[in-house]
Amino acid sequence: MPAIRDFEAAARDRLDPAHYDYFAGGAGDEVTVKANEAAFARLALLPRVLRGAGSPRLGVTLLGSRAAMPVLVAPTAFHRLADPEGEKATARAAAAAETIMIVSMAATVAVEDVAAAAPGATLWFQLYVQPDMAFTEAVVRRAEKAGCAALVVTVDSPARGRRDQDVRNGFEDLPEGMRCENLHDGDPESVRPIDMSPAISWEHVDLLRRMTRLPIVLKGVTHPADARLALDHGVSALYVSNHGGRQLDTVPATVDLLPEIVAAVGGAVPVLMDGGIRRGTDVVKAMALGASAVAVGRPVIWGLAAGGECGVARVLELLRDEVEHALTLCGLASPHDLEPGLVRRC
Ligand SMILES: Cc1cc2nc3c(=O)[nH]c(=O)nc-3n(C[C@H](O)[C@H](O)[C@H](O)COP(=O)(O)O)c2cc1C
Ligand SMILES: CCCCCCC(=O)C(=O)O
Repeated sequence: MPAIRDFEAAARDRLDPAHYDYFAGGAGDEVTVKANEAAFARLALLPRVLRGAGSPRLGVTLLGSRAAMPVLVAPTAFHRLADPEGEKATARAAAAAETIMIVSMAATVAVEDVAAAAPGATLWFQLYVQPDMAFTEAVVRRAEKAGCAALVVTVDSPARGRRDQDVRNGFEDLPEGMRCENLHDGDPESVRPIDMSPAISWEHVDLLRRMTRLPIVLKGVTHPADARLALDHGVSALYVSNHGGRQLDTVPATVDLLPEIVAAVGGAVPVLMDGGIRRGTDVVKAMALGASAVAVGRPVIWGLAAGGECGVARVLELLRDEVEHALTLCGLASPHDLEPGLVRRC
């Protein structure tokens, strides 16, 4: 299959329709879901010529973690709905691509088992802070012990997004035999439901900083004022995301928000982003506008549903090849050479 669109079509054919809708869908009228992709189409690339750049090198280092390409696996829940091996298959494919997988707190395989299935994989752990901080700490300790190299704290979810299609489909819970395996304190008998709480505040970020030595990445920042506050609270990186349009509908496309956040951060910490990346040219546009790297959510799920570990590996390989090709055609030796002058709004 030559493009991520083909994987989406194959995934749609294979998945239970309610599960496809859960993966594909977003909040409200899905204005933001559509905006994320449409915004990339409105950006044009203006290549340079005769630069003698040679073949591009794609590697990046983020918070001490090395990745062979600037495309990470975003945290997404419930991989066993897409493939029986679930997050284990995704982790093996990420390891083969030598990129970073951010394991969701709502994974259907325990983080310890994900790590064991993919020795050598670079894993980061995504956390929804739970109001019970003792429980939150127990989960953080599990992630540390499993070898995760950073903590990605999702802050765009003080409540769960309203997803009409899930309501129409009656999709409320995982099927029998599947559960969120990271939602216990070390005793697998004690799995809890995720508590998305509007009480979570900057104080919790401070508590987390004192709790762990892992670098903290704040995921779901969209307002420049929050980007500045995040720096005051000592986070190690920002991750611009509107949760793939699944939380607050009508938030702008992330690639349109990126320049303001990058300006607010002023180079103090790396800025990651996700939302609507489907092509290598999208990666190049986001990095030209200041992203240190990007992440992909649904494309990985489409690969997993279409072909298990091999499907994810192919999706990541496609993106890698497309980024390399786009950089070559832009006359650049590395993603580090990208700059805003290569992008025009049309
Ligand atoms: C099915 C699905 C499940 C997700 N689960 C999580 C999650 O558990 N934690 C989280 O922080 N973000 C979650 N996200 C959001 C992704 O991390 C990411 O922000 C989003 O998918 C990026 O947009 P894209 O799908 O267009 O690449 C999920 C997204 C999808 C599509
Ligand atoms: C009941 C578990 C909720 C998991 C949330 C996963 C998620 O973030 C998503 O967008 O879906």
